[in-house]
Amino acid sequence: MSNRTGSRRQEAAEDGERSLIGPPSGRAGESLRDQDSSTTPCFVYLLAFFSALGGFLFGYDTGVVSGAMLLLKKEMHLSALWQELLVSSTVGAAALSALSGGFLNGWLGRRICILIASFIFCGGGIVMSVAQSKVVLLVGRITVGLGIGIASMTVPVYIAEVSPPHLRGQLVTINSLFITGGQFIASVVDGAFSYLSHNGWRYMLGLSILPAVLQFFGFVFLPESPRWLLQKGRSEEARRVLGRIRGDRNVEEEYDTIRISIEEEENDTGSGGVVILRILSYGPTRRALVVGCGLQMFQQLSGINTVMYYSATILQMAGVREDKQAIWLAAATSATNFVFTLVGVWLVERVGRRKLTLGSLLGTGLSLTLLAVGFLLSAQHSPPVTLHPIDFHNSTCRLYGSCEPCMLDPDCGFCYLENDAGVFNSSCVPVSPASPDSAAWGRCSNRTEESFSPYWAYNYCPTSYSWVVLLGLILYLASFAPGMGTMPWTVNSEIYPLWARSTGNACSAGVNWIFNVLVSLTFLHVAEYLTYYGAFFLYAGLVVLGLLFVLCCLPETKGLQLEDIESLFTKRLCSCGDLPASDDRRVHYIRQSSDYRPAHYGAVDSDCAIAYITLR
Ligand SMILES: O[C@H]1[C@H](O)[C@@H](O)[C@H](O)[C@@H](O)[C@H]1O
Repeated sequence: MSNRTGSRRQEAAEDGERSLIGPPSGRAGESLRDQDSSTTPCFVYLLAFFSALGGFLFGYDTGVVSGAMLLLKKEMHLSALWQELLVSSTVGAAALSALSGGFLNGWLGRRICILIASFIFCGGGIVMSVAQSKVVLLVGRITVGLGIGIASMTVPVYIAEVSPPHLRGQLVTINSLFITGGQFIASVVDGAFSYLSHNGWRYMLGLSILPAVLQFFGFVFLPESPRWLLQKGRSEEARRVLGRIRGDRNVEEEYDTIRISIEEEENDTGSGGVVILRILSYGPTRRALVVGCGLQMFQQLSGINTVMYYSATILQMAGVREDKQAIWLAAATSATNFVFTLVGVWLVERVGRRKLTLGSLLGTGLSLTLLAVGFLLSAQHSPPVTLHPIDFHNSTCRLYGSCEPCMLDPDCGFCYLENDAGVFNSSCVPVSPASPDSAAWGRCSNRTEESFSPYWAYNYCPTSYSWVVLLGLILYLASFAPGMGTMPWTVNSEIYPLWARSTGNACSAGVNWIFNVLVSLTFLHVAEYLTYYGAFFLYAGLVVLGLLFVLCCLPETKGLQLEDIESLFTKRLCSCGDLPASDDRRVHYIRQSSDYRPAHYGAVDSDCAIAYITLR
């Protein structure tokens, strides 16, 4: 970095400090935080709302398919393979488009990418709602997957870049709130249209067009991120946008900080070459990438999507036998996820990212252990098979002596009667090749709603320990949603310097989607080999690894300006947790070559130097 640039950055920081301390005759006792909050223009909230519609569509399109599938498989006679394809193709397409979204983001800008994503969401929604064949439906599902991938990596970046530092965490976390909100609304829509057995799925899948159109027209009028504009040399436009989103307050200081930081970045890391290689060959960005991808990986390895997906079965274990009732109770599960995400929005600027993530992982690990114990108790007290009908096809089902091994075999289900004393007249029989909703033959092959007709349990066993599992499920969502559900997206939007932000977010979002597919595709196989309690103990173990990772590697980014966050990654990877949390403080860094020198404070810790002004 040249001396000139250094002194300019120093001047900007000094100005910043003066403005942070406030005029001597200023309103005594009023902190900068309060001043900031009172002058935050509504426009920033409007930007956050319209961008977070991308999160809503992400949640809606991933969530709605489970209810739509119940109707679709009957109407289109879908085989298990086709059902799997229609669910997983979206997530697979999201992984691919998130990875390539980094390039689009850097090239076309955040705004155009959000416009492209909402256009794709509209297109996908239309294709799905008019589809006459399963192939067209698959094309629609892949299309919305492409939209989800781009939205999932662009929206948090855009919100982070337009937000003032004191609100950034909260506003980016609103995107996660919209994701879980989308999943919740999807489950309500699923419930409402499940009564419409003919074509109900068209409404379920097609309703996503409405928020997509709203977002598209909103973004036609909304501005580009000022940081991206400055990076592209469109400085006048950038200054204008910054003025607009800061409510025409004096934005010179912020403008200078961003501009100087871009100049420094270009001097330090050059501006040519493949961005991912530059990220990997430059220490601070390489470490940030490891932290960002690690967080996203552990989010998915915590098993959120299996727990959500499996919630209907957990509820069936708990005694909910009716399909319709199970659909509504699954809506209650996503409502729980949504409500606790709101807790995350409330906590993120109060306790900070690091503590929130650590607390969340701890709770997630404990509740996964409780879930596993619930499944273990259910397995140990699994009802015996008491009837052994003649099996002319010699299936493996006739070999099992109790429900547990029977339900772990994907080809078999448990057929039983139940009264107050418990399960009786039970058998293990092959599942129908047409649908897992009934047996291939025998008492459970043509079930009626009559009270004496037997129950058919596929994938679960009736148990009196279901309350332990249910409690585990609720505690799991309450702990996961505020921290692990939200922070991986929030932290990734802030830890990369501008030149690496699009690519860094593309990689970490790609990792999220890849692990999403991996965990959901392997769950039933893992359960088959390790049993359900084994699978949940495994997830709990992975959460412990995640906890160690976060404890060692995740620094606190709360309250810092985006341009200052890179400095937290100058030290070796697993020392970032040593940094003091910046509760109620503002930090300024003066970069000196690749070190960071705190403004006005003579001594420099050559690595993660930090200086702050106490505001309270
Ligand atoms: O942050 C979100 C959220 O927690 C969702 O509930 C989950 O389905 C997604 O996979 C995750 O990325």
